[in-house]
Amino acid sequence: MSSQLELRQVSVHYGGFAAVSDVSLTLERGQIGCLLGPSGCGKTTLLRAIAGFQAISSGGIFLRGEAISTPQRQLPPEQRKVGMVFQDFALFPHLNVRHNIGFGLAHLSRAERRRRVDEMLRLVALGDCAGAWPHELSGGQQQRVALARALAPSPAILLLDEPFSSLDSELRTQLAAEVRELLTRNGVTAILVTHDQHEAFAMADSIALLQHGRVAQSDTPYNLYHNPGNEFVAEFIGQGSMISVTVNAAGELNDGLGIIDRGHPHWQPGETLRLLVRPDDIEYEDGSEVQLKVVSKAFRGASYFYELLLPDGQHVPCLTPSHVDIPRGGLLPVRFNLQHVVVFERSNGAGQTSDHPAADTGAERMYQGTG
Ligand SMILES: Nc1ncnc2c1ncn2[C@@H]1O[C@H](COP(=O)(O)OP(=O)(O)OP(=O)(O)O)[C@@H](O)[C@H]1O
Repeated sequence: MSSQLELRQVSVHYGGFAAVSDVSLTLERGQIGCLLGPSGCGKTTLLRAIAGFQAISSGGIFLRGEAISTPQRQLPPEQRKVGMVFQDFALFPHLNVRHNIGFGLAHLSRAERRRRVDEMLRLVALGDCAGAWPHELSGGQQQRVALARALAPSPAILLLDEPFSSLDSELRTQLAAEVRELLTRNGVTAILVTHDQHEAFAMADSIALLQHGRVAQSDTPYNLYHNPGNEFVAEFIGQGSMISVTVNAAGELNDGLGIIDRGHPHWQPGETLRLLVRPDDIEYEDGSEVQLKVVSKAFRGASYFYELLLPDGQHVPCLTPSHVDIPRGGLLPVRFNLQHVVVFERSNGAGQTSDHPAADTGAERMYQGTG
């Protein structure tokens, strides 16, 4: 059976500039996917190509097996069975909630339209607001109206373009989780575009992280965090730092504070590897002999996020409970808890894990070991 959405080696050019290159992705029915990445990486371009607002220069986009975009033929947006929720919700200010939701249902009879709108109002729990005007609603409520309006015509896929970015950050993650619940309960297939990884984690089953128009890694949120395929992914996801560590004469990785990894067969003494250190890899330990200088700190309510100085001048992150309050320039006693070291060996190409030795790929190899 066909996937609900399939992108086959899609490229999009603006004149001579390749904004999207060779992107392949599939989404099964009921799955929520996410296009994540820094500004300018091509997320919006790809979403517009799926919606039919942007021509593709090579490859193909298929919805339930039907080609909706190829370089030769582009199905118009209104014929694609695609629903869209925009950044600013784009509600019609002169229509009340009921009429906003019913806007795309002109092809139904009055009675059918009324039934469908009632169903959507129940779905997004806005039954009491049917007669309200958009300006009378909170940001979260407006967002739910936009969602109901996009879902009312039963699209084959829902496209969400930074749908929470105009809301404050607390509401954003909460709404992302609520919207996920609503979509999965109703079996809706959706793609979210965002540059906010917390939003992506709260909503998506799978995330394609884009870099310069290419997929850097397409994976579950868990794997993106724990098994990053290359340094770009490792640094973008989570708040890790990459540090350089040299393999010692015994073939071990030792950062000067202790042995991080006992070694791998292809590591050469003297070779410098790149090690990913996550904030939770370094723990506060009262009385520890290892004390690192505090470079900077940020209060996060329940925790402090510290940036610490290693003896060799490199910086590492550390998250502590917020009662551990050491001033900038002071010393924080810590313990390294590198249970799952992620190490990259400088080369070129994509990453691999230690379960799949990359000796013959010439890739930017990644190893995961225990500390
Ligand atoms: N109409 C256009 N003409 C020429 N270049 C464009 C056009 N639209 C986008 N670009 C370029 O294509 C690249 C990808 O843009 P796109 O808007 O898809 O990125 P994005 O990941 O959505 O960024 P953001 O998060 O800032 O919205 C950028 O370098 C951008 O400058």
